[in-house]
Amino acid sequence: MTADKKGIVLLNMGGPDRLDDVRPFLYNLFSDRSIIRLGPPFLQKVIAWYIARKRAPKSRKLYEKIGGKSPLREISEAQGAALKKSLRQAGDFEVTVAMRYWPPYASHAIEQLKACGVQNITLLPLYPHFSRATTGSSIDHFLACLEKSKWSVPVSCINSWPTEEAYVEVLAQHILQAAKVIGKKVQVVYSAHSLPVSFIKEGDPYVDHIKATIAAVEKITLMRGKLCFQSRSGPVEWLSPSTPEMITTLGKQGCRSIVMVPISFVSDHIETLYEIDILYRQQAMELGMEFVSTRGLNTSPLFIKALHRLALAGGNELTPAASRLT
Ligand SMILES: C=CC1=C(C)c2cc3[nH]c(cc4nc(cc5[nH]c(cc1n2)c(C)c5CCC(=O)O)C(CCC(=O)O)=C4C)c(C)c3C=C
Ligand SMILES: [Fe+2]
Ligand SMILES: [Fe+2]
Repeated sequence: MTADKKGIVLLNMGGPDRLDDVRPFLYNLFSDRSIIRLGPPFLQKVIAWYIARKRAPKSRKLYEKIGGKSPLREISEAQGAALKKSLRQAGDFEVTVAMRYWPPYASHAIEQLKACGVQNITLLPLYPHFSRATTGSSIDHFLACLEKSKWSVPVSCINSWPTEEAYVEVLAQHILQAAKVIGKKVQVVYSAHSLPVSFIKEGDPYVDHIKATIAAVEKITLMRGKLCFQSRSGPVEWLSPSTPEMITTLGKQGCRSIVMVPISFVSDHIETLYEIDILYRQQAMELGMEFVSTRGLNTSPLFIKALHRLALAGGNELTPAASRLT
């Protein structure tokens, strides 16, 4: 009898690998009703096509500023490789990545895991905080691809992990290191990705999960931070205050130095590399504030330890209503 071979799938959003991918990537994103509802279902793809065409030139310019592509694939695959290495002593694991809106897609991960004979699969979202827009959508997409493949294999999912010990510890370490760089009184600002308020009203636990992470981090740092929300992108009511509003308010209150923590992202990508490191830094500096941002967790050993612990703990068995689980 051979021991079980387990498959771990890291779920993430994906991003363009080159500038010409920007428009089709946006089309895939706007076609997904879990992230944005554009009119009645039968019009979603048509409206998505128009919005992608309209937004692509602006998005292209932003991707140009961060090197002409998203680093998300590279970083997620490096996280997968580091996790696989760290799991070597713990059992027989295969680790792969499945992106929601750009390759490598779930169908690729499924083929790979089937070919190496895994007997069960655990989905591990690279989103600590559950939202139907991110984890929910990725789970639904994975299950749909699995059904299409006709492979019958047990699948479980770690739906959220906002207070995972090593994750909280690495965030706290990064904040304390950044505060040390400034060396005097600093204001910690947690910048989370925004969501339409309607998501929260419909029961999305995203904000509660973010607050749970912050509370756990603050038990270590002993520094009280402020929470705000970045990257609004449509004419609906979004979570507030926005990150630019928060920076303006802090400036008016005489705050002189900010440590900005990208709290809902574990990897560097356009929203940390452009919005935080270029746009918000410039805004804070124009208001006379010192500005330090914490690094993406990427492949830092303590973050890989968090993924390792999550992979070993396993998840809940998935049902078709998976995206409503938290
Ligand atoms: C349509 C509205 C959007 C919602 C809601 C949303 C939520 C959300 N997104 C992330 C993380 C990522 N978003 C990324 C790209 C991206 N997201 C949107 C729109 C929504 N996101 C757009 C239009 C784009 C494309 C970039 C742009 O044109 O601005 C990415 C990938 C970034 C990359 O480097 O390629 C990530 C990751 C979270 C965590 C979240 C809500 C919880
Ligand atoms: Fe997004
Ligand atoms: Fe965004």
